[in-house]
Amino acid sequence: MASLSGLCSSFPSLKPNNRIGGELGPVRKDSLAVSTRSNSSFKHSVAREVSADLSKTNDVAGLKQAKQGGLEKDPKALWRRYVDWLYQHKELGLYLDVSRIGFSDEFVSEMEPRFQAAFKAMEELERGAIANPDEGRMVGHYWLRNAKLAPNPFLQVQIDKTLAAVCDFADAVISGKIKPPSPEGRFTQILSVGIGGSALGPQFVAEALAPDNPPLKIRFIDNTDPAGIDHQIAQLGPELASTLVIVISKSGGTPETRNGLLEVQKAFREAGLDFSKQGVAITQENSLLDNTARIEGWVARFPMFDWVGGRTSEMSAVGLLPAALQAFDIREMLVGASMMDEATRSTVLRKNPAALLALCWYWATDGIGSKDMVVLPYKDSLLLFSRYLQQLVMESLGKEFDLDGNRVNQGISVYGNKGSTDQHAYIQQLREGVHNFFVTFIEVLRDRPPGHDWELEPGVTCGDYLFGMLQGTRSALYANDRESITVTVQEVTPRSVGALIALYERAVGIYASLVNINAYHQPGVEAGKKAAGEVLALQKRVLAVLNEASHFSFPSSSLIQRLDDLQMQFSHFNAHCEDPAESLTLQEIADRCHAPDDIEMIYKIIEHMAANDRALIAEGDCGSPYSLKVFLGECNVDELYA
Ligand SMILES: O=P(O)(O)OC[C@H]1O[C@H](O)[C@H](O)[C@@H](O)[C@@H]1O
Repeated sequence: MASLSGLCSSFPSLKPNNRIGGELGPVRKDSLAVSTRSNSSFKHSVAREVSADLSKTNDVAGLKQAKQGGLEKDPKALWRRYVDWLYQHKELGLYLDVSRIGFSDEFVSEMEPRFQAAFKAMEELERGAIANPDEGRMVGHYWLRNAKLAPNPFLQVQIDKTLAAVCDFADAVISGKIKPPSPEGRFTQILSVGIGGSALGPQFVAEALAPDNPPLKIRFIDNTDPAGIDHQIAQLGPELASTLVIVISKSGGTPETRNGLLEVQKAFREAGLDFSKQGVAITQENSLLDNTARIEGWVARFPMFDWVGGRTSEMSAVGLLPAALQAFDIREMLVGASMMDEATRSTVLRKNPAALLALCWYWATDGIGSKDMVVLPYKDSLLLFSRYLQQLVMESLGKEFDLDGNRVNQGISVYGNKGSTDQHAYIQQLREGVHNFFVTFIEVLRDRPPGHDWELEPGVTCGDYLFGMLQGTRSALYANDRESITVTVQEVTPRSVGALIALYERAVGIYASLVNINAYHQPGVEAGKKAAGEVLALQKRVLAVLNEASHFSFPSSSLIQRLDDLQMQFSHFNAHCEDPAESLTLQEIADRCHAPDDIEMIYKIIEHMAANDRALIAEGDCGSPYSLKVFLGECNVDELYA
């Protein structure tokens, strides 16, 4: 059966001949059922199946009974704890409060060897070790904000050149030096086409830093939903002519992104516009996307490097180009990230904010993801931070096997939106309901630019309410033994956004070492992509079977406008045809597809096609699958009316 890669084997315009970016606690082997797995991602060919109850294997110094003591509630003791553990990055104006996470001193000292091992692994990673063993790759996102760290001059030059190219290009677009063919004379819109790490970082940063009137307004196509794509293109309207389309895909072959490109190029054709004069590609060199852009002479191409993962690519051209085109100070973003990187290189736990986060995560989730991470920024502009962290944390930590091939099913689930809005949604459950989470508050001290504040009642501003809601929620949760972390920044700026991104990238890397997993690959995603390809391949077989039975041949692009038109057409055709169309039951379709076990998926395919006027249900209805009889026309419309 064709794999998905077969289905999206090339971008649309590629001509056929063209090639188109932690001292672990001993893993308890309660059951040593040994199974041989051929998956090359294992360091050892044999994966040891161990009991999934990792609380035993990760049980550090009686993590469980340490928690039986409950949380410190004496205000004086809590204040001491707050001060003792408070982390401050003076230059960044960033604070980290871990006092409302109840880890014990014993736990901290028991974890020390693991942290030293994690710090060592991180040092080797930054030196260019193959820190992603499953894909045999280096992990170099830290080099993006300090090229000197890159392990060789060639990489250093690549990083610096790409940054310079991004800045120059963005300046030229904003100044109008680079412009669209349209009479408007300059680009006014950005349409970013990409998904996952090729969208979430740019979306988070755009929401966080967007000025009220950016030089170019950005919008995103980040899915293969036709209605969503139509909505974005419709909102552009005539401004499609002054829209710079940035197509972002590290691999250059992700189907959703390729579909977005195809749909946008169709809109350009229908508007009489030349896409190549308004298209930009950000992808690995020589990827299918890169070759398409080169062959077609798109406006610009920017490289992605194989040693930068999608979920850590915000400081590469993926994030920097969209940000620069919105006139964000990307060098400030890089400075913020670099300063945080320096801080998170400390091998002293209390001086390393990323290590402190990892310590809290391990304590709160027992090192096995037993609790969810609720991310609550009390700032509208940080709304998308939790969505950004969902990919960064869950795609990094959500792994079936550890580095020794043990089945661990690791991970930490992330959710949240913003405060105080979420207090009117699910905080009720957090306060009183199932205790399966810990909270991370993101506090922004500056409410408004200087001189713009206003008291809506004597001595009280709107921002005071926001501040009070955060502190009140933090206290109310803790009073009911709900733990929380608070990250505080002065205001949302390119520098603080860069620092926050770097803080969490490092925390994820350190935590991954503590639980002995590879944070830098995503084998599970490939499984999903493959399965999607199989569904599409089955759909093609269903179409072929139905076409045979229906003796019709629609012009392939024709979609019947209304189902009743089609119904009328078919009944008219059948009444006058010596060789009437044969309608088939689901079982008959499955048998003719030689896929009897896929009958449910075949039913879903029929249901989806019928809902889009691409199938005709001759008898029965989708509510009673056994009653269904289907034919699908490929019919020559002229014949029907003959
Ligand atoms: O940038 P692309 O190659 O198109 O990949 C887009 C996304 O695809 C997959 O979902 C990966 O798991 C993500 O890490 C990646 O960001």
